Amino acid sequence: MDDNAEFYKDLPKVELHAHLNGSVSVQTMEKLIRRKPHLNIEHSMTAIGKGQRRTLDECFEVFKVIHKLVDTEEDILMVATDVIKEFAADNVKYLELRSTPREENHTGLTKKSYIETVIEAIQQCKNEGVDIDVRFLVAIDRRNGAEVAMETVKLAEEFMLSSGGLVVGIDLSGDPTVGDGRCLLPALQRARNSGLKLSLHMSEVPSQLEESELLLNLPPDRIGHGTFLHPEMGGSQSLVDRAVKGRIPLEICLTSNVKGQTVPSYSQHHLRYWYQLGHPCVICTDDKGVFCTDLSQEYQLAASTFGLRPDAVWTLSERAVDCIFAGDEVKQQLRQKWTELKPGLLQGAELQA
Ligand SMILES: CC(C)=CCNc1ncnc2c1ncn2[C@@H]1O[C@H](COP(=O)(O)O)[C@@H](O)[C@H]1O
Ligand SMILES: [Zn+2]
Repeated sequence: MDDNAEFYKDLPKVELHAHLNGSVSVQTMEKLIRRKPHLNIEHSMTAIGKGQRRTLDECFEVFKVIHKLVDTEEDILMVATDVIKEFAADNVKYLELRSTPREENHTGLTKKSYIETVIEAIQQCKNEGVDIDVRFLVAIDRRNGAEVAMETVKLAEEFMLSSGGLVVGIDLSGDPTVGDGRCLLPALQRARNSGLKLSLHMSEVPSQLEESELLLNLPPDRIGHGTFLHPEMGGSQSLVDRAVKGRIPLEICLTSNVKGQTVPSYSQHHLRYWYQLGHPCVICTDDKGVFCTDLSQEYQLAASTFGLRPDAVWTLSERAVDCIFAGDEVKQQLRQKWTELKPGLLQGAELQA
C-alpha cells in the first residue's frame, strides 16, 4: 500500500518481545566474532537472511552458536548496550528486553552476574541519556525444567526489589517442542503472586491445546505468539474466548513466524484473525538480529500485508503503551510523548498515503 519507510522509522514505538541474544545486530556480531576467532563462527551461522526460511529446530541451533559468542560479562554488557541503542535509533521509546540467565563455568559467569550485567547496561544507557525507557523480563527456558524455573523466579523476585523497578516480569520461552509447560506452573504461579508480570510463549506450535489452557488459567499478562490458539489453526474457541475475556494482549512477531515456518506466509498470519476481533495486538520483533529485521520494518509489513492506513498504524503503536509492564506513571509519560509527536507525523503520512 505505501512504501513510506520514513513514516515507520519516525513512528514512536514500543517493543515488548525482544530476546537479548536474538537481537544482536550484524555490527555487534562482527565485534564478537573478532573477539573469539578460535570458534570459527561466520556471520551466516547467526542470522537468517532475506527470503530464507528455516525449520524451528534449525532456528534454535542458531541460538546455540550465538550463546558461544556471548559467554562473558563483558560480552553481555556490550551486546545489551548495543541492542538498546539500536532500538533507540529505530525510535523505540519503551523497550522490554528479555533474556535467559546463564551460567558459564569456564568464564565465571553466574545467573546472578548475568542479570546484574543486563541491569548495568540499562543503567549505562540511561546515564548516557539514550532516549528510551528499558525494562527487563527474566526468561525461563522451558527445556530446563521445574527446578531451574523456580530458581529463576526467586532470582527475579530479588531483582524486582533491588533494581529500582527495572526487573518487571518473567518470560517463558525456549524450544516449544521440548518440555512440558505443566511442570512449570508452580514457578509461574509463584512469580505472579509476588508481583512479577508474566509474558508467556504460548501455542507457538500446533497441538498444545492442553498446555495453553493451563497457562491461560494463571492467567498471563501477555501472550507471546499464540499462533495456534484460534480454531482455524487447530486451537479452540474456548481458548480464544478466554484470551478475549481477559483482554490478554498478543505479542505479534510477523517475520519470526514466517522465517521459522510456523506461519506459511505474511498474509496468512494470525494477526488478521485477532486484529479483526479488535483484540489488543502488539507488533514486535522477537529476534531482530537472527531474523534480520527491526521494529519499523515489522510495522511496515503489518501495514502492507493488511492494508492499514497511517492512522491505523499510529493507533497500533499508541495502544501498545496500554500493554507495557511498567506502572501507570510511565504509561502517562509515554502517552504524552505520543500526543506531542502525532500532529507532525501523521498529517504528512496521510498526505502521502
Ligand atoms: C526458532 C524461532 C522461530 C525463534 C522464535 N521463537 C522463539 N520461541 C521460543 N523461544 C525463543 C524464540 N526466540 C528466542 N527464544 C529464546 O530466547 C533465547 C535467546 O535469547 P536469550 O539467550 O534468552 O537472551 C533462546 O535460547 C530461546 O530460549
Ligand atoms: Zn519469542
